[in-house]
Amino acid sequence: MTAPDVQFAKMNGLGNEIIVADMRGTSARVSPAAAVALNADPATKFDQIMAIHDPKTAGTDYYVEILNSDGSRAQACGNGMRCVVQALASETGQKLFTFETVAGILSAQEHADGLISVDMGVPRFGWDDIPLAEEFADTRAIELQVGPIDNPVLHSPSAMSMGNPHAVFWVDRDVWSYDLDRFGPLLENHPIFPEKANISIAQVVSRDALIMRTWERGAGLTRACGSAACAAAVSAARTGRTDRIVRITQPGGTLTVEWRGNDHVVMTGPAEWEFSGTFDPATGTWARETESAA
Ligand SMILES: N[C@H](CCC[C@H](N)C(=O)O)C(=O)O
Repeated sequence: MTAPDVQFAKMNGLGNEIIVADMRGTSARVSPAAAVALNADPATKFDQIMAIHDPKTAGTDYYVEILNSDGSRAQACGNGMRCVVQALASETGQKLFTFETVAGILSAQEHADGLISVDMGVPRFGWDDIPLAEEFADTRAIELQVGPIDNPVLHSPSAMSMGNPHAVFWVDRDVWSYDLDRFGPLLENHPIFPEKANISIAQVVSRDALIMRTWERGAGLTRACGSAACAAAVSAARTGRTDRIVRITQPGGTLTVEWRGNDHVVMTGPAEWEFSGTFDPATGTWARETESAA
């Protein structure tokens, strides 16, 4: 017997293309094959699927699984979490949520102005937590570069984890002047990153603002990346480039990230609903929900 079709909402978080899949009440999981098939259709092309499952742990509202568009599973997705909060808040009226993911417990809130804050947890800096393939005593700047040895285009990125691995390269020129589409996949798959990595380039413009672009692990160039925004803000503060509340401007728009005194990283920004439908979580076959009769 095939799994019944499930509801989904096509949404975005600052242009980061998200599918929120309602897997509550079923033991089925969204398969990597379904993710690849949905991404192959221009109408449902996405960066991440956020699959909402029944809770696994007392005290949590839901368990959330994250799949990239290549079918790989991810441990964190900030923009996707904001979309999950907006979808659930509009359905239930609930405004405060506690989620469990493979990386841990996250809390989130939809504010009266519609913006959503997600506590993305604590950053990890240890080389083996990120993880990196070899020991680095100081992950604020690791030995990795792009371009000629004597005149690298990019070098000495800050490495860390927000549950998922990130490398942030610091630049002093317009972030659009770098061929991120060319060297992103090389760095994503570099042997220094045994679990691959999300690759960002960031230009600090003041003590409380930076501009960045990201090549995402398992998804490629995206218009925004929430966990990368958290990684860039924490890394900028950690290297003395900014204070601990930073406005992050990405191609899709601006997020605010605060690295709090309790070490938690809180990201605040919008989410947007586009359309709804149903899909088969095993195959990715889908149908748009007909607009409800007026
Ligand atoms: N590509 C990421 C997951 C999604 C991150 C991004 N979309 C976000 O908003 O955090 C990874 O494999 O770690």
